[in-house]
Amino acid sequence: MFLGCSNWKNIMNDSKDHHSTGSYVEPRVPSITGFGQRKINGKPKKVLDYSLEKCNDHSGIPKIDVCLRLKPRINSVPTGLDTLTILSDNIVACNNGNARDDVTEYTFSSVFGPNVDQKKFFDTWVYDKVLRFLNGNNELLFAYGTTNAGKTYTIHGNINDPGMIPRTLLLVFNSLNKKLMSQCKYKPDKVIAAHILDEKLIEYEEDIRNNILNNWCNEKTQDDLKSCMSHMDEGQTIHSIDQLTNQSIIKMFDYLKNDGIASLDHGNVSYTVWVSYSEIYNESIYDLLITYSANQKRAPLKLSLDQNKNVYVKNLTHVFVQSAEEAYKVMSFGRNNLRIASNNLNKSSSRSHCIFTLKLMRVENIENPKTAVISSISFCDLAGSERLKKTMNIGDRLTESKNINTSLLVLNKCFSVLRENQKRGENHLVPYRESKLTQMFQTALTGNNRTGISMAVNVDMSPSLLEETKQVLFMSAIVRAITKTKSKPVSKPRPSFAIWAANNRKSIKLATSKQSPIVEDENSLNESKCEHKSVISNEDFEARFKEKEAILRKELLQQFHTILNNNNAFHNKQKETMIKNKTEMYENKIKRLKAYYSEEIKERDEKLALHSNPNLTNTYENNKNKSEMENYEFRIGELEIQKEELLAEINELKNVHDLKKEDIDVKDREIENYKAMLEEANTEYEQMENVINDMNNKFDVLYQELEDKNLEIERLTGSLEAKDNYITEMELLQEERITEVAEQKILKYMDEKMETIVGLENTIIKLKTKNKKYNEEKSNMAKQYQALKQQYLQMSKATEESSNTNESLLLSKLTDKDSKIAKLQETLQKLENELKDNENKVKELQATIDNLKTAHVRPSTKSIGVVTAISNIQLPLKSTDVFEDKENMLEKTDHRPQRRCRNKTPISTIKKSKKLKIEGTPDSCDKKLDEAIANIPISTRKRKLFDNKPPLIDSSNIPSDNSMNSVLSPARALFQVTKLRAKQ
Ligand SMILES: Nc1ncnc2c1ncn2[C@@H]1O[C@H](COP(=O)(O)OP(=O)(O)OP(=O)(O)O)[C@@H](O)[C@H]1O
Repeated sequence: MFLGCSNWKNIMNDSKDHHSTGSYVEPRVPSITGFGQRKINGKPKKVLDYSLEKCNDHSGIPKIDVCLRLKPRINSVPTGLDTLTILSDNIVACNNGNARDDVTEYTFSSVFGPNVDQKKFFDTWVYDKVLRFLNGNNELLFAYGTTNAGKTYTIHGNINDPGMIPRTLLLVFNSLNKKLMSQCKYKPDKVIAAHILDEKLIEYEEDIRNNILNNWCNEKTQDDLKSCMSHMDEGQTIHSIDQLTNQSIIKMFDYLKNDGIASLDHGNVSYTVWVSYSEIYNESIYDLLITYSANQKRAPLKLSLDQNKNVYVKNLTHVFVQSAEEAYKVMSFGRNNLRIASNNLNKSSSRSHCIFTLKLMRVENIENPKTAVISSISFCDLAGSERLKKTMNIGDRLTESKNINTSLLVLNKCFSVLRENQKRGENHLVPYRESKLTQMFQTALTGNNRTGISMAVNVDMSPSLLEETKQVLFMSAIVRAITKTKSKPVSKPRPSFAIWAANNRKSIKLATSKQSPIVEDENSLNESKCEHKSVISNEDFEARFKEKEAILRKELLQQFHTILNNNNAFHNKQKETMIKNKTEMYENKIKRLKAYYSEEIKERDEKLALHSNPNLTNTYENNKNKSEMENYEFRIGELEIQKEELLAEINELKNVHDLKKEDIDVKDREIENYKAMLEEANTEYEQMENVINDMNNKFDVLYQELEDKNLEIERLTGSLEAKDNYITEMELLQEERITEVAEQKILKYMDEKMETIVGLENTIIKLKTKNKKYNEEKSNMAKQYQALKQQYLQMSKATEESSNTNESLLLSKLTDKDSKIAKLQETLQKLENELKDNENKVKELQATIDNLKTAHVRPSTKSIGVVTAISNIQLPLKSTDVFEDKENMLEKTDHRPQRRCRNKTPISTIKKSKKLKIEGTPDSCDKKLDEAIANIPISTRKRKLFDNKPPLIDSSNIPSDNSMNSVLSPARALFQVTKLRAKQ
């Protein structure tokens, strides 16, 4: 892979001279102007650019690091039949099979024999590359070879004999040690970009990490593993991770722990490490760190370009790891999702190219980070090239085989063209885009982003695989021959965090997409800046995105159309002109030659005729003719030569013509291809249009439904309002009815009360009459008493005068008189008491009447509130039940929704006013009564009744003595007034 902003140094430079291999708006520009391996005008471009690479052969020119690793014979075959012989530590001889001395020698940067173990291989070939990665450079390591040659073994190894990846992980984490950040605050993105994560994103990343670390060992597949293991030969590479346990991983790293540690000059820096794992299966890229259920289709990922035209995999999951164990577990999690199958040659053969990448982000000055460096190391386990008749694949396996072979073929082609370009100083188009594999590694292969490329070529020495082995070696030789040109060191400031933060900070979108929290391209990055200002809903964003996509597609199509038409027209015109010109030219040339030679031949014939004529035999003449003849013969010889030369030239021209014709044919084919592409694009466009139309139709239907629903809501709102009005009317009506009933009951009550009052008044009159009588009786008695007293005095005087005369008679008379006086006094006392009682009764009755008058003088019988208020005055009312009924009624209706009482005093207020307690003096009672009346809601119509009420009769003007029979009594007056008002 070609990742990391460590290469900021030549990003700027490279982006300038990097020919436009295309954005998605002009996706195939190079192909349009140059199909196949067409030569591109201009200076030959540098091919691989990696200045730090050491020169690894004696020529002094750095080359791609290609090593050969030989797989040991598992089923021992006699040594004499080995296809390869190691000649030195970097040269092997391949036995071509037909004769013992027919061998081809191949040179590699190093050759590892069958006895070289994983540790030695790592220390010799991988260690330096990991160091370079730790120092901020990018590394890409391929494992290449035929199927079953040991590629997976070299990259992964097994738990007892770990390969490149576990050893690299250990070396990396051992070396970074305490400089690792505990939190994933900084995340690399695309190729050179980075994010500063906010709290939510950190949490999100932690979730992904924890999910993987909790599920890296899938128990469910243990059975599959057992069945897989039972099919495996002893010593086969373990592809499935299911036999791994936490324990075994710890044991493995424990076993490796002393293997190596790099001393780095850290300074004030901190590191975060991120891993990703993807595979290219059947020409589609898949994220291995996302699991899908058995019946779920995996979503392929797309390749995209960053602002510097570096290729990266869009939306690929990167997981933050803090230890070698964690990284290994994440990788193991991914390996569960790998496509592995068994074929005739390998029981667990990789069916895809898989790429495991470790990204290191070095942040300087962590307290106030301004700059950072991103480097990456990628391990690409290529699927093995396969001979179909040997693997005996059918069905899906056959398709996989074809795809694997095609992509490897394209890889070979790319290396070949690169080599040819270097060798001849030419600039033929490298067909990176013909397969996903080469397209993915295009940046590294073109030398952009300064990625160190290394290839471990794995070979199985079985004689049965001789042909495949020869091909692999041939290809390796080409790769190895590719040299890397030196690039000028550029000193440019590193991109600062401030800029990155501004460009890359992104608000979280967890609700919509769990898998892609990172900004995908520059446009969306810019859009993400706006997100802080205005929140765009997902739907809006999608709609806008689709709209833009449609517009872009349209533009693209039009551009394609125009370019194709122009190209077509241009080529046709060029072809016609060329053919015409060439034909004319050759025809003229042939004509001229014909004329010239016929002339020459004619002359020669004439001269020959003269020479052979005997009549003209004269010595001088003969001699002259002879010399002329010789001249002619010489001339003829010359002409013959010229003729041959001309014929050769004609032939050459014909060849050129043929070549041009071929060229034109190629162009024709190219045009045909573009036409096919255009048709494809058109079909795609039509399909998109159909999809859009479908979406539009669906939208229309939904819109219509929405309209209908709105209408329905409006209708329902209308009917709800009508019902509301109806309820209000009903409430008013009910109130009116209640009032009427109350009025009637009050009138009845008033009648009854009037009767009671009249009765009381009659009683008072009677009592007063009785009192009068008593008074009269009292005065009579007083008179009698006075008379008796007088008699008594006279009698006592007489007794003194006539002492002893009739003394006893007189004494008895006196005693009689005394008892009569005592009786009279007693009667008098009784009468006085009775009189007092009567007077008290009269007073009480008068007070009751006064109270009744005060209460009944109020014309408020129209209102329930007043009625209730009256009911609360301490009156001996037998009609209280009426009010109680009313209260109950009100309480029953109180459950009505509050909104129906809008603009009115709520019923509860009425209830409160109903419970108003009127106590105290008549005046204070009056006041309270007035307040109660004022608070009572009454309809306008009813209020008018109060407003137009007749003036109150002043009760002080009503006579209160016995003359009330002749004048209108206050109770009667009150009764009449009340009736009058009720009528009004
Ligand atoms: N150097 C080695 N030492 C011991 N065993 C090896 C070595 N190389 C390969 N093997 C064994 O050979 C078998 C096939 O190897 P491996 O699966 O790595 O092949 P491959 O090239 O990855 O195949 P494919 O392309 O089909 O996936 C495995 O069982 C592995 O253990």
